[in-house]
Amino acid sequence: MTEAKRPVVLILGAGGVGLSLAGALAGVARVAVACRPRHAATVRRDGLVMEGVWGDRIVREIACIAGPEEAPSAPDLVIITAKGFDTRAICEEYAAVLRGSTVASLQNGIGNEEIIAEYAGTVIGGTVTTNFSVVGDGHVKAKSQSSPMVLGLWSGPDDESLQRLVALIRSAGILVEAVNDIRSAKWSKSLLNLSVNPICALLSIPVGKAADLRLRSVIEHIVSETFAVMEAGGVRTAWPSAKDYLDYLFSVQVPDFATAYPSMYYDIQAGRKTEIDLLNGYVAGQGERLGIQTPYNRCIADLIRFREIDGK
Ligand SMILES: NC(=O)C1=CN([C@@H]2O[C@H](COP(=O)(O)OP(=O)(O)OC[C@H]3O[C@@H](n4cnc5c(N)ncnc54)[C@H](OP(=O)(O)O)[C@@H]3O)[C@@H](O)[C@H]2O)C=CC1
Ligand SMILES: CC(C)(CO)C(=O)C(=O)O
Repeated sequence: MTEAKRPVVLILGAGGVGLSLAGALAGVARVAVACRPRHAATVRRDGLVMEGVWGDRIVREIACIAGPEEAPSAPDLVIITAKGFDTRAICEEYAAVLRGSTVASLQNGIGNEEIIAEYAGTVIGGTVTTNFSVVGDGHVKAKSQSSPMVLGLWSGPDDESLQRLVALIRSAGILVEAVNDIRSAKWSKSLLNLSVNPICALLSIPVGKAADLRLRSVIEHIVSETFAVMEAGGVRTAWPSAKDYLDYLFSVQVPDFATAYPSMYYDIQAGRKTEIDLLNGYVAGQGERLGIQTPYNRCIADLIRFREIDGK
């Protein structure tokens, strides 16, 4: 494909996921990525260093932008890869670019797409079940992957945009599938994050340690409460019961990410805010609304909130 015919993709939020995606898409699209200065300076000077299951290479064809005034005026696609607590702020900042555009979210947790839909024309929800970390400025690693990226139309008139995005991601060599029920897929992915992210962040352990028998009962309660909330809210996932999901978690997902640390671990280590309000905090809030007891999710959310503010 000639340079001029390549789609223009704008990625908002350049950490582990955003930079990895930018590097992967740079071979098939013209990619601009909203970067913090530390990454932008290094990527402009040395290129982006990628390592791991999405390939080992140095990518130079990425335009790092510092704000909306430097953004492409009519991108074919916008992909949001900022943390969920930054979704509204980044949508406000780039509101003029998002208006009328197709905007995808590859973020974890529940609630991002609802916010993005207030700003964008068409919204595509997504999940990515790959472990990414920032090794250093302009340097990312994709350590392991458990299942393909999942994308589905969340809202809006442009239903062809989903097929275009899936084709683009696939052409970059990333495993991806389209689903009809993206709301269900977001909850399916959240089950993994609810189960391992806060426990690994609180105890400073990799995902594999979550299989320890002393932690299993806590995870079992988190998942059982979440299934009760999902059932009351009419949400179905690929797993008919909490037990079915727990079997999958401990036989497939935990082994796949055994030596990886989840994104919330890095947030706590860096003294940053976390996405707990979109995960266990969200389940506890829904439980309260629906009259369902969720003491384990509430307790885990409170412990993480303590570490976010007072834990350092
Ligand atoms: N890491 C992983 O393995 C996985 C993560 N996810 C999900 O993907 C999303 C992104 O995660 P991850 O990449 O780890 O997060 P990171 O924190 O590594 O990256 C997000 C980046 O966005 C930047 N950012 C926030 N607001 C702005 C803004 N207004 N302008 C420019 N940059 C901005 C942040 O900068 P700053 O920190 O300075 O604010 C940060 O560098 C999350 O929802 C996460 O849960 C999903 C699957 C796997
Ligand atoms: C899949 C997993 C656990 C990979 O790290 C993730 O989504 C995260 O870290 O937030």
